Amino acid sequence: MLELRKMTKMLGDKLVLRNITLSLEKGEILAVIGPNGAGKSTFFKCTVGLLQPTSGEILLDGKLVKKNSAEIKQRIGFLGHESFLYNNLSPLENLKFYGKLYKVKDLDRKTNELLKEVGLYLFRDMPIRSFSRGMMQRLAIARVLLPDPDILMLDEPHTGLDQEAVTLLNNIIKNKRDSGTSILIISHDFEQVHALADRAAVLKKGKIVSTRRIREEVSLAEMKRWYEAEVKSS
Ligand SMILES: Nc1ncnc2c1ncn2[C@@H]1O[C@H](COP(=O)(O)OP(=O)(O)OP(=O)(O)O)[C@@H](O)[C@H]1O
Repeated sequence: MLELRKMTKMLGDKLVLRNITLSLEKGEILAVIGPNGAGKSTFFKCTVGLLQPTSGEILLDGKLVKKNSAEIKQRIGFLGHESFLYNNLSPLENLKFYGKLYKVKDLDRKTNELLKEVGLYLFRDMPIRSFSRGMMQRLAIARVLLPDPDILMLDEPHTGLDQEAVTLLNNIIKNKRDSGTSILIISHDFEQVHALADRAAVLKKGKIVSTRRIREEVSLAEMKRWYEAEVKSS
């Protein structure tokens, strides 16, 4: 569904991404894991269109994605380190603002449903400036889900979430996957990667050095051993 071919990115005089070729299938959860400085955030930004790759191609359903393509922006919902939320607005107002921007149909019903799903319905009319980090993250997740993207890209989505919210997010992610959404997660959190991913890819020094099927067949300890071996090998 989403295919990256030989994607490279130079930042300053540093080659941060080296020839990344990777595909995300329909209804698959793919996790990209790697040590600090491996290039994960840069990879994420290039794939969602926040940064322009220096070279390489991105294909959506076999079609080449052009620079600043509206299609990729519509079809990919991404959750990065910035929440893109307005502090002086309430959860309801934030979602309505984005809903109008994305031309979401049946917006009232959808916003209420999503606020219930992420556990913020009782707080729907409070300005979010007093919200905790976890509450902000819950709302950021609702914002990403609002236009029903068929590809979700999540950069460290579990950051700041308490155990209840982690379970809630994981259930949302699995339900989306089961209904055909393709999901790419960047994470340091092995437990969550193990709980969620169908496949994991190790990014090291800007290169994908290994990919492996994870779901069910592989234990958490085995996954960690594989990762450590890949990261240590030169
Ligand atoms: N604007 C920039 N100019 C030059 N080098 C940069 C720039 N931004 C990032 N880098 C370098 O690119 C490399 C990859 O950075 P990136 O933030 O993508 O890694 P990461 O895997 O997300 O790291 P972390 O796990 O610590 O968040 C790092 O070596 C970093 O120093």
